[in-house]
Formats: sequence, C-alpha cells, structure tokens
Amino acid sequence: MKFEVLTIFPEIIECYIKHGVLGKALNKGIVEVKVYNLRDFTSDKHKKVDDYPYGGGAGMVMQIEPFYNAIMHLKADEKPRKLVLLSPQGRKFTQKLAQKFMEESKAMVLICGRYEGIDERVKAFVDEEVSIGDYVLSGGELAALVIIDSVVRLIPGALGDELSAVEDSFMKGFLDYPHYTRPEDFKGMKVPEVLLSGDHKKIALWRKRQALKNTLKNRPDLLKNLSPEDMRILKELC
Ligand SMILES: N#Cc1ccccc1Cn1ccc2ccc(-c3cc(N)[nH]n3)cc21
Repeated sequence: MKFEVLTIFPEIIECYIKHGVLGKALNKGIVEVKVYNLRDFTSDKHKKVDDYPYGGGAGMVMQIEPFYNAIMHLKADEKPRKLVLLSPQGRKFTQKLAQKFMEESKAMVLICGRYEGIDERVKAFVDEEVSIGDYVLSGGELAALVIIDSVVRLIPGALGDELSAVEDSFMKGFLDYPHYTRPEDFKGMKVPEVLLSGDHKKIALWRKRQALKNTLKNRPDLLKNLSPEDMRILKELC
C-alpha cells in the first residue's frame, strides 16, 4: 500500500514513519510512504502557501494553488488513489473506516493543511474529508499519521499475529482487556491471580469480563450487537 502525504512540514511525517511497526512495514516493502512539500508546488519566489481570508477573520488560510498543483502532479501517472483531506469538520475516523481504507485503497493521498484551514475549493479534488476526533489540532499531519499507522497495522504481514488481536476486539465492539507483565509484585501491586493460573479458559473469561467492564465504564456507546454470551457477561456486571 502506498501513502502520499502533502504537507508544508514533511519532517513531521518522515521522522515518525522510521520507527516501530511502520518502520518495519516500510523495510518489508509492505508499505511505501512518499512525502511532498506543498511549498515545492508554489509559483512565487517566497514559496507562499497562505493568504488572508476573504470576508475577514483571524489567522491565515492556505491557498488552493499548491494543493491543486500537487494533486495534478500525482494524478499524472493516472494510477487510482483515494484522496483524503484531514480536517476537524470531516467524517469521523474509526477502526471500521481504517479497515475500509485498507481493503479498498491501493494508494491514499493524505492532504494536510495548517493555519486556520485551507481554501474550500480544494475539496472539489478530494474523495473524503476525515476527522480523527472532536478536537482541533494545529494541522493535518498528526491526523495523517494516525490514519497511516492504524491502516498499516491492518495490512496482512505488517504485524506479528500476537498484535492483530487488539484491533480484532475493537472491531467486535469493545475495548481491550488489561495487560500485565513482570514483575509479578511491584511495590505490593500484584498481577491478578487468574493470569498466573495457566487456566486458559478462565483467563479468556476474565479478559472478556474486564474488556466489557472497561467498555461499560469508558465507552458504553461501543456496546452494540453483542453476542448472547457477551450480553450475559455484561448483565452480570450491571
Ligand atoms: N482546519 C482547521 C483549523 C481550524 C481552526 C483552527 C485551527 C485549525 C488547524 N488545522 C489546519 C489544518 C488542519 C487539518 C486538520 C485538523 C484537525 C483534524 C482533527 N481531527 N482535528 N484537527 C486541524 C487543522
């Protein structure tokens, strides 16, 4: 899968993608990430990318021309790609949307604005406008990295099998169970006995109960379409 990122801060993307799961996926050739500096698609000597907003108001707005020139440059190879604009006003990004992007797109262009946003006319050239949450970031780069990271984790072969279960539980509609590792006793804080029992059936049930308990407490909105067994466990918790 190929990600092409348009930004005025390429170093934000380049620094992050070298590490962790993404770094390994890049080295395995499972993923390719190309970053383009929007300033390279300007036509003035100052490489200007922003201007004052029509109608007045605080701050600056990013001009359409660098985005248009960059998008046309990418489209010149006539290969299919999904163009995604990051914005606080976009469609909410979820694990389900990450799965959809992974399944449907061989290549994604992640378009990152800065300042107070970008000229509305850029949206005529994109397929999706996506928000990663109900808060305002300083620009689209962190949102782009969230999307890249979560989509790459879903690509077969990108993770070791032991990690893929985390996304799976989220996809099933509840949060993850608690995790513990050595030491067994840290300043009197002990690992739950059941996890030391070696009884895999008991451990699985404990983990399911904990996951449902956490979900009921922090994200009750996720508790939809539960299996009859999960519903039974949930009722015991209430
Ligand atoms: N737009 C806007 C805006 C509006 C007012 C003040 C500051 C900004 C900053 N900004 C500029 C580009 C841009 C891109 C994405 C986000 C973004 C995404 C999520 N989920 N939160 N924030 C923010 C972005």
